[in-house]
Amino acid sequence: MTPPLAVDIDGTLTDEDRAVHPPVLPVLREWDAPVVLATGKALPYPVALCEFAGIERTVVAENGGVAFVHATDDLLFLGDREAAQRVVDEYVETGHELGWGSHDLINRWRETEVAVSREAPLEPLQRIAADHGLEVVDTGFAYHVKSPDVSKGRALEAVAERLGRDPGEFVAVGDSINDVSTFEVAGRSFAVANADEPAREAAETVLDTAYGEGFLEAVERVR
Ligand SMILES: O=C(O)COP(=O)(O)O
Ligand SMILES: [Mg+2]
Repeated sequence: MTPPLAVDIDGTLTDEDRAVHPPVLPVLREWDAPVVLATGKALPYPVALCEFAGIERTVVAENGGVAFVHATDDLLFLGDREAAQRVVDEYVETGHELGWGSHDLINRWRETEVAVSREAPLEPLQRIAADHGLEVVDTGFAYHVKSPDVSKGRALEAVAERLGRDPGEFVAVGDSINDVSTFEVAGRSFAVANADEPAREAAETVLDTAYGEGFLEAVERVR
């Protein structure tokens, strides 16, 4: 039987230049079991990707802070932005910038965490986050200020329950530290070849191929 998928977006369904790897689209569309896109990005991004890929909008966004389940029409909030906002306000007050320019489209639709550019200094952000009981996760694409209780894996458990599935039925594919929690709850886990060290260590299998081609390799292995 075809297993349900929990798939990261950036670095896993994309190419090196961050554009979606076109051959993944028909694979997602024709997959004969639930597909959950699980990303660090704000909710509109995976929702739009589902729309344009022609699949059900079942997604985990903001590293598990928000989730939507198409089949049950459930919108879940598993994190809360206020604490993360206090951290970045203090970061800005002490002279730093989030680094997204004058129109911050990265955080505009973010509801439970705040993202900071990787060009901004990390150490003061980590220090302020720790003072507020939060953490900073470096996905390789951005620094995410979030609650340590929020994760893609925990959100996947909530989504799986609503889909009437066990999280252990899922096959997870990802590329970075924010996918480790997904790997821990899924039954099988694959890190694409471009994955960072924490993802490689947590995954059951490290794939031979990178980026979107790595995702295609993973689905070939479980089909
Ligand atoms: O937004 C990020 O920093 C990473 O996004 P991803 O979880 O889809 O890889
Ligand atoms: Mg990723």
